[in-house]
Amino acid sequence: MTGTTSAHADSNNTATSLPLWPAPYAKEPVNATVTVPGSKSLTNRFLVLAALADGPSRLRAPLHSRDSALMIQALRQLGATVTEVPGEGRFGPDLEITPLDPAAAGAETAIDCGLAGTVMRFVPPLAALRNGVTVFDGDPHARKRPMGTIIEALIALGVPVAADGGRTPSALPFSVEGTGEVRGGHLIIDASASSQFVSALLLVGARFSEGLHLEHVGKPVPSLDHITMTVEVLRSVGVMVDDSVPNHWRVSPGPIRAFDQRIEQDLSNAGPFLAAALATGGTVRIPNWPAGTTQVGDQWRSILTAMGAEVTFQDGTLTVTGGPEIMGADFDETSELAPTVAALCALASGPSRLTGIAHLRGHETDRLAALVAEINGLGGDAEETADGLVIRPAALHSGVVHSYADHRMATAGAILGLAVEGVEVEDIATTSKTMPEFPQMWEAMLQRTEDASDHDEASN
Ligand SMILES: O=C(O)C1=C[C@@H](OP(=O)(O)O)[C@@H](O)[C@H](O)C1
Ligand SMILES: C=C(OP(=O)(O)O)C(=O)O
Repeated sequence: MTGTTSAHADSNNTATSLPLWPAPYAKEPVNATVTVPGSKSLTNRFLVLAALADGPSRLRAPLHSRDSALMIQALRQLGATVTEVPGEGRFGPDLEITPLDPAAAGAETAIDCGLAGTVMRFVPPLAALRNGVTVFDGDPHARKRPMGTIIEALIALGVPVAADGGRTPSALPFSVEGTGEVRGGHLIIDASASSQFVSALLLVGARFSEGLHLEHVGKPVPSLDHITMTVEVLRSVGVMVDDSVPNHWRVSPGPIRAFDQRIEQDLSNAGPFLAAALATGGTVRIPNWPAGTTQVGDQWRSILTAMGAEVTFQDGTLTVTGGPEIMGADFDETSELAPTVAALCALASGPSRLTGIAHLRGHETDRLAALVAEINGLGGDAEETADGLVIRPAALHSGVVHSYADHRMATAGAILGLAVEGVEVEDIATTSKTMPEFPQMWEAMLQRTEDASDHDEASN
């Protein structure tokens, strides 16, 4: 980290100075083997389920990052016990969780959601099942993220949700008044702004006395892979879910079985490392790539192939080798992979179009606006469309990539910096949202290049 800083206005328009990280420029093709920390989406789903389970559970090789720490803290405040125990994961201890007791009366508590969508959407329905008042707030930008659907859903379920002065809120901050019991039944929501609204309600639905029949009405639900993940995770702990009718999910009431679960590595966070193979014309290997998974990051195999890489999967290792150039391509519904894809598109020799990602405007920042501003700030040619981006080839030059407190904007800047000399990424520490080890791992990936060594000492 240099002592350089960038003058910047945060989402409250307060002038701030954030450190600039000189993104390593790759003088030669990378040749590295990389293991990444556990999946954010799986870790935080299993943490919620452990808090509602019928006995103590264990998470093996979970993610340890800001988003998982915020979830753990929230569950502790609601009455669950979460204890770190030694494990075999290389990125931190395992977790043992003793569930919360909904009948126990709890004092009013204030939960910090940070900027974590999984905390701000998954925990309020859980608080509805607790006996007591829970207040929710988060980072300045968290107050701008879509929350209306989850608030309206809780109110429709008979759970009081209020903001200051007793008005009905449409965003953070707000309080949830739980009584320890929710009847459930048929609930209609509009989940077009985020799949997390569906996941949040499904995760707790089995603990509603009548279960839950959730119906979506409105524009299509985005990030459907994440709902499939929720359904599969629920089934793995004995919850019956019927998702046979599109836009309807039926969760039967019943216990959530305590579990001992190993968390897959985060395939979305594997993305920037795999992208490094294309950005430098080198090779990156990721061992322990799951043979079957519900993670959206499994799409890297087809995405990177379409961009001209050679992708092989053998003996559990995914190997990606970049070609002499990156090919532009069209991609629909890349969800949380989009910033990484966009960075590669900005380095491509042909045009690309990303569609089906309008809802990225409600992510950690307005990602469509941020990607256009930062790619064009380096001399690129990116344009926002109604539901995505068009990115055309252009010669890029040095400059600062602003990260907007968004971990995936910061890693997109790092990818650009591999191929463009003199890129500085503002606030690289924001990667701690899901991968605190990112800057060290990125530099280690390049050092291995210089050493011509491709060995990773340990695997997850
Ligand atoms: O449920 C989850 O774990 C997630 C769902 C998706 O949210 P959206 O549906 O809002 O895109 C994804 O982008 C986010 O990173 C994680
Ligand atoms: C959209 C994302 O996060 P969140 O879980 O905060 O919605 C993301 O990680 O890309």
